[in-house]
Amino acid sequence: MLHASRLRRRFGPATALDGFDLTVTAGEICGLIGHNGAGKTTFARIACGLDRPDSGHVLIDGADPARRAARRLTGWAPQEPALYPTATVRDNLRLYGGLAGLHRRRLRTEIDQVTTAMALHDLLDQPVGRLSGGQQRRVQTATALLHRPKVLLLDEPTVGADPATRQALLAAVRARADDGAAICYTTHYLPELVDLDATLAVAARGRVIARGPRESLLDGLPGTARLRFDGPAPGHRGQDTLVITSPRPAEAAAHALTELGSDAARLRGIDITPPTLDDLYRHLAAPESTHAA
Ligand SMILES: Nc1ncnc2c1ncn2[C@@H]1O[C@H](COP(=O)(O)OP(=O)(O)OP(=O)(O)O)[C@@H](O)[C@H]1O
Repeated sequence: MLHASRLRRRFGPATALDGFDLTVTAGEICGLIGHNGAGKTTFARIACGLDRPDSGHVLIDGADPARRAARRLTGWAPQEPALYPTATVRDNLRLYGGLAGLHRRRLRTEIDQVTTAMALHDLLDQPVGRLSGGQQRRVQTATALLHRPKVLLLDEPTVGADPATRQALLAAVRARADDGAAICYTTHYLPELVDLDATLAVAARGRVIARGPRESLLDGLPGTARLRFDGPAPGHRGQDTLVITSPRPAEAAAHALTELGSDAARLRGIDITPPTLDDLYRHLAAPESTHAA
């Protein structure tokens, strides 16, 4: 559905894309992750026809993204909202829907459905400029979903969202994938990708350096168990917390407790933290690491 091959893009001396390959299939949510400046936004702009690569190509359902037919198949929610601040949420949605080819009853129906799914009903008559940053991003995501595109590119859509609206947004995105959309979802927050049941593509220095199911990329990475004690942690004079790093932190914590004897009675709390995206980036940056891309 979305296929990018050997994309290169330079801006003066800066190389934004340097052989960027990515394929996202219908029904898949691909979590596109990577440090700032890795090339994620440049890729998204090219994939939705707003910029051209110096070389390489993107196909949207087999078509060049710059062509009008492909543009109607694509929905993009950029990081910086591109909305009319003095117009209401409803008028912004009408405008984007009209540009995407929706009119009259179909436009009204889609606006109604997307505002329900994204918990935007109460904001419909408010000028966009008076909304919070998180609310504006939600409106921008709604504009991308409105015409039910086959390819969705969402750039950190949940930044600034409170927990309830974050869940509504993630559910709406998941529902679009279940309807067959190919979704490229940029975030710096791994739990969202777990909630979305996304696959992963890790970008670095303008290319995708690792690609595959979450489990296969995260398997074997260390998580952390923090055991907090009443008084000093066993073996630690000044600190009350024992930190254990292990690929199976819960099992490692259970094992440590059996070894502690009477000190175990002073245990006051345990926090288990699974591997984070930073752990994954560190692992991929390690010289000995091997991974499918
Ligand atoms: N219009 C531009 N002019 C000059 N340099 C640019 C332009 N757009 C992108 N770049 C450069 O290209 C590189 C990739 O930028 P890009 O915005 O694609 O990264 P990103 O992965 O989306 O980062 P972030 O996570 O911060 O959004 C960066 O070094 C950036 O400075």
